Amino acid sequence: MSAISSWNLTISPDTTLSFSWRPSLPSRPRKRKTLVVLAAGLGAKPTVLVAEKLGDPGIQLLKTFANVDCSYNLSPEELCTKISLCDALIVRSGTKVTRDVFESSMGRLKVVGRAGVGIDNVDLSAATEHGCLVVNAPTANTIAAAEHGIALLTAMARNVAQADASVKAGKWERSKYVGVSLVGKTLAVMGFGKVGSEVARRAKGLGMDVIAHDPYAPADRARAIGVELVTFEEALRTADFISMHMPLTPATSKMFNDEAFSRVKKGVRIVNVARGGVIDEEALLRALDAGIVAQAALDVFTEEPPLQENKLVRHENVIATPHLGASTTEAQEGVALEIAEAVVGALKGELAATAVNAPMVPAEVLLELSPYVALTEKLGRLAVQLVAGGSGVKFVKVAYASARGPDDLDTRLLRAMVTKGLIEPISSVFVNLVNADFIAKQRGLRITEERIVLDGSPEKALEFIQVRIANVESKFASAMCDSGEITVEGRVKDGKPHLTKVGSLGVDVSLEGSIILCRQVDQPGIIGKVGSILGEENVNVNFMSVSRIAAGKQAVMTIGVDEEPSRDALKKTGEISAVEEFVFLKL
Ligand SMILES: NC(=O)c1ccc[n+]([C@@H]2O[C@H](COP(=O)([O-])OP(=O)(O)OC[C@H]3O[C@@H](n4cnc5c(N)ncnc54)[C@H](O)[C@@H]3O)[C@@H](O)[C@H]2O)c1
Ligand SMILES: O=C(O)[C@H](O)COP(=O)(O)O
Repeated sequence: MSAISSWNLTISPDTTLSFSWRPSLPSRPRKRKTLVVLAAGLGAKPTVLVAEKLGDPGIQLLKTFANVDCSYNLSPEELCTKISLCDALIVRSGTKVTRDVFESSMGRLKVVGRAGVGIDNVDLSAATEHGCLVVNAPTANTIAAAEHGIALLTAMARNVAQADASVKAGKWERSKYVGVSLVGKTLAVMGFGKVGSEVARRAKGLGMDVIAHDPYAPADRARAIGVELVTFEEALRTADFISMHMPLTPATSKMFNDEAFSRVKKGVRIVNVARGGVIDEEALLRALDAGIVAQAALDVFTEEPPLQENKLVRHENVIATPHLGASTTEAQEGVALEIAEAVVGALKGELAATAVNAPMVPAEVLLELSPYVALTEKLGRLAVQLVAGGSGVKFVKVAYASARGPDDLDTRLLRAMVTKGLIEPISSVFVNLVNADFIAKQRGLRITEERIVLDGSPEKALEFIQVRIANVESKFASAMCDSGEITVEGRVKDGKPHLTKVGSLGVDVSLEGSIILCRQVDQPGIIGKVGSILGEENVNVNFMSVSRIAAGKQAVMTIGVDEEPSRDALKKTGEISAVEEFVFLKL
């Protein structure tokens, strides 16, 4: 798991531009600014609702950081009522996390943790729209599921469940329960992911010929364990056994339907430890009745638990378990820890490695991009505040100047932060990495990204970043560059974000506190006048730069201030006779 850590924005004594002044005021304690992508309300302990039984190690870990409310078997209404008091929710497959849940949370719910793999019980679109991160625990139950798949495969082939019931009923039916052998038979693994490949490995150990169908799996991974990747058609046509291991998605829903069963080898045997919905259960029943499918072993069902009168469950050639794939002591401890870590991390503002609805940014990339994350958000904030009232922001360009190749720079995080910067100052919407693209789209904001390819060493991720807003007027005319766009540019210096260009003018101001941009007639004494107006109000100037447009004619002064000056102070600044235009921008 990786963290966007807290950092202090300190004043840099960098003086590279035309004139740069760092006031020698006594230093004050600086506020520690934390970039919290998803963090819950700071200060108060967050509340985590655990809605289904979770292993004790996970509960203990959660308790070190949060108030933990373990409330099982909640009705949908009870869940919706409780959720508005919770920052995180942890579920397994038995709880439907619907749009109603996100709406009822009224913005408080920041993370949904799925203690397992399948997230088909969570409305991901609704989560994303509400800026709620969904994390899962994708690895800890893989082996358990694979072992259960093999258990079902062998039990089915040898009629273990039926024979057991028969013996317990006082019978001794040896000829009725003659089974089939696995060795030399072809097993088609549908979905060659974590569980599928472990099933394949184990089936090879049983002497089976294993093929797999997975449109997204790399052939070399399959080859490495002696499995051939085949088409859906070929899998159906050649398999003696078919084992399901794909996720339930719109594309896999009822993938096994009448049509598919019409193309299988007669007498095929089917195992499903993936999701009930990947099989059309009525079609399977028809195929069983017709002898097309000889047997089925099912751990998962479209509706769980299935109705008592479910004909499939009661079919004599079907064995069924109550969604036990992940249910081993070891897997449940592992899953509980995996999900508790992910949820706590997300509540702390870290980016989870197992995020389902947000880009996963590897730790090293995150570490490298952290200063640019702050920079891009601030550039977005500055750019949007430079737009004159009445001109709607629609077209935004973000240009990344780097010596790196395009594939060497993951900009999703930066784009999200620009979006956050652009939208939050002008709305009440909370933007984060999860919902940034969605919210931008919803507001008709078109953010395009460009690369400025630089010569030089690719060691540094980025040289500078530009944010440009087209088709708008600016309340600070000097912020418009020659192309007619509001333009702000920044770079990271000594690990700190700096504003280095406004419009076509080079400036240099550390991006902390807030900023006053001021264009004035270039003459002596202006800096002093502005400085004393701010000083009278006890407003601390943390950085200042002056760039001349033309000597003796015009200059632009960029002043970084720690406190927000009063209206009166801003008015007085504007009234200095040499000042032609000025604007106060909050960071
Ligand atoms: N019964 C249980 O208790 C239990 C336990 C763990 C996992 N599961 C389920 O098992 C399934 C697999 O889990 P996993 O951890 O291996 O997931 P995974 O993401 O590692 O693997 C899924 C694989 O399915 C492939 N896939 C996607 N669409 C496909 C399609 N149309 N046809 C064929 N393959 C396709 C993907 O490319 C991927 O390789 C999931 O449905 C999960 O919910 C069930
Ligand atoms: O997707 C999964 O991880 C499995 O289906 C396990 O589900 P469970 O947590 O409800 O046992």
